[in-house]
Parts: sequence; structure tokens; C-alpha cells
Amino acid sequence: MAEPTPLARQDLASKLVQEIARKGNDIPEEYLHKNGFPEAIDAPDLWRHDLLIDLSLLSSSKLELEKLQSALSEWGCFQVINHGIESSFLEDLIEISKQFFALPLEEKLKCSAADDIFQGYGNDMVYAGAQTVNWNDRLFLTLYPDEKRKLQFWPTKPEKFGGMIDEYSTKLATIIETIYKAMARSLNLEEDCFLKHQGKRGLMTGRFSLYPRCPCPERVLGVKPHSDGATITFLLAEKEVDGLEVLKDDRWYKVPVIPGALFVNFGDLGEVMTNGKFKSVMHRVVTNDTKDRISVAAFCTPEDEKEIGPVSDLVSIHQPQLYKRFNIHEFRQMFFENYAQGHRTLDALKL
Ligand SMILES: O=C(O)CCC(=O)C(=O)O
Ligand SMILES: [Fe+2]
Repeated sequence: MAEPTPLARQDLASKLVQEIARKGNDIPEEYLHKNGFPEAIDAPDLWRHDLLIDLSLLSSSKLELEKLQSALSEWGCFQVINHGIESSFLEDLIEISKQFFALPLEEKLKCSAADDIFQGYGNDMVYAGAQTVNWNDRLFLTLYPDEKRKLQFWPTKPEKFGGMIDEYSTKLATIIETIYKAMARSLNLEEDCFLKHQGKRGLMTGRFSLYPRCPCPERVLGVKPHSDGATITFLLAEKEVDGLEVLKDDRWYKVPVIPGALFVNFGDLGEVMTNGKFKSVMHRVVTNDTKDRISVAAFCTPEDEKEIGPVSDLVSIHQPQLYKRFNIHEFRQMFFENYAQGHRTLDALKL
């Protein structure tokens, strides 16, 4: 696939889902999944018991560690509570993201990237080719490490936004460390094993998404089925507007928003590192015709210089190596191409 080129600002404006939704015309063909998609199962109890992890217990409770291990090996995701971030902070972050998307178009376009396809305000339209496109607009930013931030794409309005994003990424870094250590212990590995793989300056990118209400939710997806390219992803979504769904054993399950909790999912790099012990979960976002939805996803990947591959202690005669070794640059290119085409990068990495 040819290297995608960014859209000029005026072209971008005409492709923004928020603008299409605002004008209220017919939904363009490229958004329509003509045959619809299967319905998801509602199983709220699952998310309040087996897939609910109390972060404050992970270092002391064997039971909680076992829960983490089975959530990641069977589902590749869980909800986390008692993570140390105030609920009011999370609500404010959603609120301020909402305020960003409510700004006049001209103001938001100041954050669009004229020469960098992986940053700024816009949407995935440019990668789509012949594929069905996602019904969302996003602000994509490098959050961490500081030297990788491209501040020219960071919003200056609402005024508090930049400071809150900064604070959120710092807070997440602590949670990530706790989860990586617990993951390692649950697999009987040296505690720092995944932290070392990630590196001290591992990358965190943030995707602030707006899913405008959609007049045809039975044919349009906010995000089509995919697994993330990250090691691990943290997702914060707006209360009372469900949309996220995960796939397990060929069945889709709704993911309820639990106020104050963060949804955590494992990605392709995580599945590779654990040699398939922990699963990179397939997920999608459905739309609805009554409410706009906001979400904030933070994707964590290893440092740029790292070689990725299964952790050696998880490879043996009894557990053959399932995935190739590769570097993160190769992976990024592969990931965006596969994502656009609706393919899974993980399949291309299998030995
Ligand atoms: O908005 C969501 O709930 C999920 C978004 C997502 O899966 C992604 O951006 O990779
Ligand atoms: Fe995702």
C-alpha cells in the first residue's frame, strides 16, 4: 500500500463525521456495512465480577492476581477500579474532550496535521481505500515521553485541556507499572520483565474520539472490528453511552461503562510478548441514534529502539515460539496498513 498522504485542511473538513452528521444528509456509502453486523450479548454481571480487577489488591492478593491472569488469558481485557485516579478527574477529562469537539471547526482544524498522518485532529478516512469507514472523528496526540510530544497539535482551547492530558498521562504511567509487574508475577516471570521490554521511555499515544449520534446505527460502526497495535490500551468512555463491544469465541459482548473504572485491553504487541498466553482482544464500537459519545484511549507501546518478540522464559519445547521477532518501526507501518484493510497484524506475525 502506498504511504498515505494527509488531507489538506479544506478536504479534511468535508470528511469530518461531525460535519456530515450536522448537515443531516444521507450517510455516504463508504460508511455503510451493507449486511449489518451481529448483535452483541449483554452480560453486565461478567464485568462486575470475573472481569473487574481491583488494582489496589494486585500486590497483596493471590486471588486478584489469578483473576487478572484469567481475564487476560481468556478475554484479553478487564475493567480496573481503585486505580488511584479520582472519578471527578476522569469525568472532567471526558467533559473537556467534549468541549474540544464542540469548538468551531476553524479552531479544531488548528490541531490538524498538515504533514503528519499519525497526529492531530481528523479521522481515519485517508487510510480507508475500498474499506468501510469508521463513524468517528479524533484528536490523536503523542502523550509520553515528553520529548516525543508534538505540541503544535495540542489544543490550546479549552485552556485546561493540555494540562489535563499531561496529568492523565502521568497518572496512567503509575497504573501501567503496577499492571506490568502483576502480569509478570501472574506468569511466574521476573517482576520487571515487561517493564524492561517496554523501556523507561515507552511510548503512550492518546486518541480522543467523538462518535456523533448516527441516524443508521444498524448499518454503521463507530470503529470496525480490530485489535489494537499496542501492548496495552486504557479506555475511558462517557458514562451512560455504551458502544464498545468485545469478541470472545465468535460472540460479541457489550462492555458497560462503569463510572470511575477504566477499561483495559491487551493489544497485538502484548500477545506477541506473552507468546500468546494473554490475548489481544478483538473489539468494535457501535453507534446509536440518540447520543453523541466521547472516549479517550491511551495506547502504550515499547520504546522505538526495542526489538519485539516473545519473552524467552515463555518459550520452551512445551510452548513453541508463536510469533516472529520484529522492530517497532516495521510493526507500525504494518499495523496501519492492516488496520485500514480490516486485517489483523497479528496474523502476519505468526510463525
Ligand atoms: O472508543 C472506544 O470505545 C474504543 C476505541 C478503539 O477501540 C480504538 O480507538 O482503538
Ligand atoms: Fe481499539
